[in-house]
Amino acid sequence: MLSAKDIVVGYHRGRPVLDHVDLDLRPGTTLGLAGPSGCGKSTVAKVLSLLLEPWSGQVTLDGETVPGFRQRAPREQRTAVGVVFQQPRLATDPRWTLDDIIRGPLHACRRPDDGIVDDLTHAVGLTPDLLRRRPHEVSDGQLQRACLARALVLRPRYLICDEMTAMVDASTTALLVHLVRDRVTTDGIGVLAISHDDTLLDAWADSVIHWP
Ligand SMILES: Nc1ncnc2c1ncn2[C@@H]1O[C@H](COP(=O)(O)OP(=O)(O)OP(=O)(O)O)[C@@H](O)[C@H]1O
Repeated sequence: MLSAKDIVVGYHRGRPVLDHVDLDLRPGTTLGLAGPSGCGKSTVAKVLSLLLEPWSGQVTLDGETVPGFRQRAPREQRTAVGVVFQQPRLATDPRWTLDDIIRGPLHACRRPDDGIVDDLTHAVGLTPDLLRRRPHEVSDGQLQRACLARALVLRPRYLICDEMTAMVDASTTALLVHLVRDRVTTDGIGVLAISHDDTLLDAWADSVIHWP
């Protein structure tokens, strides 16, 4: 289980965005998180993906307390949590091809490609022609497909989807959500699906919590 326990964190001293927040993400389930703009959904996403260090409280990953965040998190813990953000153009290097983007985590961790890149590019519907292009040569939806493949390439045990489908059309939304749901049922990953779209979350998640 990926858990946030009694988390307090914000961006300005004395003004916490999350004030004693608890959240549990169980393997093999999809938890939806809904709430108005600014209530702290992306902030909890950053804490759970080990990118933002809380002022107080703990994150535990399968029973182990996370001892540090960002580069201070142990690699084994960092790679156990994948994340997909809302805006793929802010989350990718414009100089890299889509193929480089998807393989990036494998290179960073010096892990071999055992066929997972082919599996994922097929699953997200990216053709060899698209894989050779750079971000400015593809649509937001095509780039977000690459970002989801990148998030899954290290076979994380948990996946945080922070407004993953906010910038893509209905058919890409259906494809991305279907793929993530498939990983929940076949691989047993735990997913946090953050969205302001209640209809989407009702269809996607096993349960939904509403903030505040
Ligand atoms: N890097 C930052 N620096 C300063 N303040 C920030 C930063 N990121 C977020 N905030 C503030 O923290 C609060 C919570 O933001 P957060 O992005 O977590 O909300 P959200 O629920 O995800 O909103 P949205 O649905 O609009 O994405 C907001 O008031 C926001 O302005």
